[in-house]
Amino acid sequence: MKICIYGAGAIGGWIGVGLAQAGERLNVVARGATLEALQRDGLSLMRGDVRTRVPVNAVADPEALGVQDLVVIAVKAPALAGVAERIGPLIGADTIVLVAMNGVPWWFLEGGFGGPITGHRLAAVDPDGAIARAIPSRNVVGCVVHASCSLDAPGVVRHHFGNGLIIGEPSGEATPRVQKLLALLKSTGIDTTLSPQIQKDVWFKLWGNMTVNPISALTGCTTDLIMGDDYVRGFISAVMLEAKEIGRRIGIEITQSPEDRHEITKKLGAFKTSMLQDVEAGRSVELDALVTVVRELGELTAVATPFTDALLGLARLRTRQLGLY
Ligand SMILES: NC(=O)C1=CN([C@@H]2O[C@H](COP(=O)(O)OP(=O)(O)OC[C@H]3O[C@@H](n4cnc5c(N)ncnc54)[C@H](OP(=O)(O)O)[C@@H]3O)[C@@H](O)[C@H]2O)C=CC1
Ligand SMILES: CC(C)(CO)C(=O)C(=O)O
Repeated sequence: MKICIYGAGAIGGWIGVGLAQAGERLNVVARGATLEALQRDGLSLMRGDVRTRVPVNAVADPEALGVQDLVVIAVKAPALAGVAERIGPLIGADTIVLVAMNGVPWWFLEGGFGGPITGHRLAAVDPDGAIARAIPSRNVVGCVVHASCSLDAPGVVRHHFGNGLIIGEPSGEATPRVQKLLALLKSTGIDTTLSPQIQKDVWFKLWGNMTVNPISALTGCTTDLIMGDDYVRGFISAVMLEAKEIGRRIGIEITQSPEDRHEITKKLGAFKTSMLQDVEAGRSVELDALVTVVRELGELTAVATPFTDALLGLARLRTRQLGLY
């Protein structure tokens, strides 16, 4: 199979090493220090002190690779528009594009999903439709990542905890191609499951991180402190109830209460969310994919979102001030 990782950071690197270990030859599109490191040393995954190193064919220009069978996109959301500008040569009629990213994706309302707003383009994540044009939804397989990884250095990924992927067609169908992809990912040792409606899994993950992530960016606090403050937890619950209602109107029933979900977040302990890590590292934040888009979905489904708006307003002020949004 021709496989390409576009975005060989923490998650792309973790999946990539798994694929290479399963016997696949790996292409990577990278840039700067990551490209140099991959060309020099290959791609490494650290588990404790154990290093697994695999060779990769790393290039700067997708033209050098041509059409792939599978492209894994694993960039932070603000980088996606840049990827869309250059990904064209990798995508043919039968290419699967596995989107391993957090937040609501541009293809969320595709495949007949979304009830009254099915097919709607989400301006918060794809303002002018350029991403959807570059990466047609017929090529997309959705993905939710349940794992925590980081980078020790360019090309050197560290796995912390979690080993799960949920994948699914936007249409929810168990097509032959998604079953083949499921088998491939399972062969890497990653616990991969096939979802009958991947948008529901996307939304459920978002239900947890659309609040704690921006609040951590605003306050600089770890998840234990955020969850430990009664007023902040109450505010988080109010935002979550808005998202729960939006979900209900587009076909996603969440049976949990916010308090049920807080119990899961509390288990993270003193965890720095990915958005807090981004802020501390001076990287652009995934605010639009996690929060702005929920506000947009609220407008589209006629759900008032005063708490989400407050969260978005405060978080964008802070991150704009820092030059990260
Ligand atoms: N890390 C985690 O534990 C988890 C992450 N996620 C989600 O997964 C997604 C990926 O996150 P993560 O792996 O942590 O991010 P990273 O920042 O570690 O990796 C992103 C990689 O993409 C590369 N990249 C960005 N733009 C381009 C481009 N135009 N061309 C080539 N390479 C590019 C970056 O390279 P460069 O350094 O050159 O910018 C970087 O190597 C995010 O949506 C995140 O929220 C989900 C669950 C857990
Ligand atoms: C906080 C956490 C782990 C779950 O809500 C998360 O999704 C993130 O850090 O991006």
